Amino acid sequence: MSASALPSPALPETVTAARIGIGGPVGSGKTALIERLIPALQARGVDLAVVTNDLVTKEDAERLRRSGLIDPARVEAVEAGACPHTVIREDPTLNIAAGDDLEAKFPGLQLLIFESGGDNLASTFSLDLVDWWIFVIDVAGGDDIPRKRGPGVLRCDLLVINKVDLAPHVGVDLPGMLAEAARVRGAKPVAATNARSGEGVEAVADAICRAVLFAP
Ligand SMILES: Nc1nc2c(ncn2[C@@H]2O[C@H](COP(=O)(O)OP(=O)(O)OP(=O)(O)O)[C@@H](O)[C@H]2O)c(=O)[nH]1
Repeated sequence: MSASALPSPALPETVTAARIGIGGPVGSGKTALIERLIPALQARGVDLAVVTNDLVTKEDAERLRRSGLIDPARVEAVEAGACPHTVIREDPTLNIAAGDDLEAKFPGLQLLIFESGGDNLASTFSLDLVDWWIFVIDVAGGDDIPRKRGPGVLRCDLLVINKVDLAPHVGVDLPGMLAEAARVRGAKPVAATNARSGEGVEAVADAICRAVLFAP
């Protein structure tokens, strides 16, 4: 039989959701950013769910479930029990299973966000788990953070520098920090946000939609 006579393969019944990671050091504002991204993405018509990773609690998941921003059933928690990077990089089985569970519960899901619990500048996501990932640092950590060239800062698809409102209070030269981040990352993008006010969050939502949902 010639190749053209072969029956065409059946299309899958469901298209799987895009999976993105949001990682970064403790307290940099990952959950606060997600709290801002949820309504920004929902306003763009994105059907989404979230998996959180904490060391030994489900605190971030509980916070999102209580937020009123998202159906609590759309938030699942993974308790890492060790440095969170172990379950987002070395063995992401628990996270993959949590994502699969949400996809089974919510047919039509377009986007799964995996928040990594706080970790150091070396944390990265396995590409078996996510298609694209954000690393969140904040100005209060100091303007030398990009210069330290941590793998998270260098390898993420989008670097977010959060808490820009605090720059004048902690003696950080924000334009200098952004320039340094752009320099160490080469062509890869950098965004500046204030997750408390929402400043800069629309640009992050746009970047997610362009990168993994193929929005124009
Ligand atoms: N001023 C200011 N505070 C912020 C901003 N983003 C987050 N915060 C505050 O920073 C603290 C930590 O924010 P979280 O969102 O809990 O940080 P996280 O990265 O999720 O923390 P872990 O999950 O513990 O790693 C909270 O008190 C937030 O209110 C910001 O842009 N500006």
